[in-house]
Amino acid sequence: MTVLQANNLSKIYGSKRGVQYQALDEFTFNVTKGEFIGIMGPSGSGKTTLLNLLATIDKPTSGNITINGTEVTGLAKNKLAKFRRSEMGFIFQDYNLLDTLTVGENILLPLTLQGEEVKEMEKKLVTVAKQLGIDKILDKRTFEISGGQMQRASIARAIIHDPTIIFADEPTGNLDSKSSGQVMQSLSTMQKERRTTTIMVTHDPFAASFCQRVIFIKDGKLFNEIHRGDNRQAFFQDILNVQSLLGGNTDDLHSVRF
Ligand SMILES: Nc1ncnc2c1ncn2[C@@H]1O[C@H](COP(=O)(O)OP(=O)(O)OP(=O)(O)O)[C@@H](O)[C@H]1O
Repeated sequence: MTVLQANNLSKIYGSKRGVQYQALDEFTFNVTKGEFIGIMGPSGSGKTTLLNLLATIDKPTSGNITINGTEVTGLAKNKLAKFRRSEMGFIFQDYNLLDTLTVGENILLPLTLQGEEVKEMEKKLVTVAKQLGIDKILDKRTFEISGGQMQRASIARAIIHDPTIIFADEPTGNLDSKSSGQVMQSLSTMQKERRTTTIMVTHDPFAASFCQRVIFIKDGKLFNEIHRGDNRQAFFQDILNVQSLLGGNTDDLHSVRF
C-alpha cells in the first residue's frame, strides 16, 4: 500500500525578479507502508528541501504530494496543521525536547494536543517507553539524560500517536557512534514492531545502512536508489560505493564503524 506519493516536485527559491535557485527538479517517488527510507546526497543537493516539502513545512513551486489518500499540497493552513499533528511524527537532529517538561511529559505532547484520555495516554507511554528502553527515565528532565536517551525520547514522541509517517532529519547528527547505533537500532525496531513508515535524511552511511532503501539526490534530481538485502554490512558498502560515485562529502567516510 502506497502511503506517500510525490509527483514532479520542483522547488525554486527566490523571487521572480531576484536571483532564483532551483533546489529540486521534477522529483517523483513513492513510499510503501512500513518502509524505512534514507535520503542521502552531497551538501546542497536538496535533501532538506525535499524533506521540508514532504513534511508540508514548505510548499513546492510545482508538483503535488499525497499522503494516506489526502493531497496535502492542496490543503488550507488550518487543515494542514491538523493533518500534520495526527498523521506525522518528527525527529530532529537537536531533539527539540522542552526542558521545562519531564521526559514522559515530552513524549506525551502529541496525545495531550489531541485531547486523549489520561488513562489511555499512560498506557501508550509505558508501551512505547519500554519498546525504546527509556521507561526508567520518564520522570527525569532533559538535562539529566544523555544525547542518545534524548533522541530515543524524541522517537517515542514522534511515534506515540501512531502517525502515518515519520520524518527524521539527521537523527544521529549530534551523537557518538555508540549512541548512534542504539538510536538507529531503536528506529529499526519501531519500524518492524509497529510497521512505522519512516523517511530519514542523513549524511551518515552507518545510519543509512539501517534503512531498507536509500535514495541519492544530486543537484535536485534522483541520482540513484539502492535496496538493502539481508546483510547490513554489505548495504553499508553499497552506500559508500554510491557516495564515491556521487563525489562531495568525503567527511562522511569518517563514520565507518563496524
Ligand atoms: N531558503 C532558501 N533560499 C534560497 N536558497 C536556498 C534556500 N534553502 C536552500 N537553498 C539552496 O537550495 C539548495 C538545496 O539546499 P538543501 O538545504 O535542500 O540541501 P541539503 O542537501 O539539505 O544540504 P545539506 O546537506 O548541506 O544540509 C542549496 O544550494 C541551498 O543553498
